[in-house]
Amino acid sequence: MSLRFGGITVLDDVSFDAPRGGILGLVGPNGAGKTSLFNCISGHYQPAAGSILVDGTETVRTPAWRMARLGLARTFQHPALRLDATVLENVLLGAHSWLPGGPVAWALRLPTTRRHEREARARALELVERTGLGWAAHTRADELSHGLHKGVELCRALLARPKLLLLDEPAAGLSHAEVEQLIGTVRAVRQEFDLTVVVVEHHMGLISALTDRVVVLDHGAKLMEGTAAQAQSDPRVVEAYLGKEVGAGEPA
Ligand SMILES: Nc1ncnc2c1ncn2[C@@H]1O[C@H](COP(=O)(O)OP(=O)(O)OP(=O)(O)O)[C@@H](O)[C@H]1O
Repeated sequence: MSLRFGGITVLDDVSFDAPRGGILGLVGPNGAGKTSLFNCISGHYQPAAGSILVDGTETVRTPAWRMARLGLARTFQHPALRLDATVLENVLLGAHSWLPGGPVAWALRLPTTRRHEREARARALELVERTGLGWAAHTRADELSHGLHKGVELCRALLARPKLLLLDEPAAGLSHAEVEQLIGTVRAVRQEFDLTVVVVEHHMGLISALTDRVVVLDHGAKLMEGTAAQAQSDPRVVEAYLGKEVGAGEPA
């Protein structure tokens, strides 16, 4: 799959497979094209060429809202929450891909609509409880830390009942303890909801702890694929990182 903006090639014939039920890491220096790749999978960007299959279905040119109905959910590098809404209200936004009815049914608050809303609310509360956010369910998002925003976003993505979950830098800005908790949560929900997970992350501790395999991107091309340990000792990967400014993008 390739992606171009104007004359610039952002992704150059990148190809990989995320095995069902596995956790795949997507790593690479800043600007390598990781988020752009996520945007292609989630329907936010249109690749210039190539194919993306989700559960056997070709999804290139499928808009983002339809991707949600096909079982894809994602989190973003910078959580996009309604800051004036509570944690629970933010998480409930994730139910829109599967709540039946439309604006008219919701406005009329028909009995079936109310039943589905109650079900969504119960599931949302369950998710915030099991990710350690139960105490903040009715707190406004703007009263919470960045780390907690990330947790809210994860709950929102899980409420969409995904089969494929894309996590874009879930550990960015988290404390050590929060990263440890995140690792435990992702492992548990992957198992419980039978998810396939693809995670973009610079935090190599998280990548090593969670992933079965990693794909390394550099300058929009696939540099290598293997285990996290193989990636960290691969001279091409070391060189790709060392060629950049030393910082968060450097492998640990
Ligand atoms: N909408 C866009 N228009 C033009 N160029 C874009 C667009 N989106 C991404 N790019 C370019 O694509 C390249 C890859 O960016 P991308 O954000 O995908 O990298 P990344 O690997 O996710 O980096 P980081 O680790 O810093 O988040 C960059 O050069 C970026 O400027």
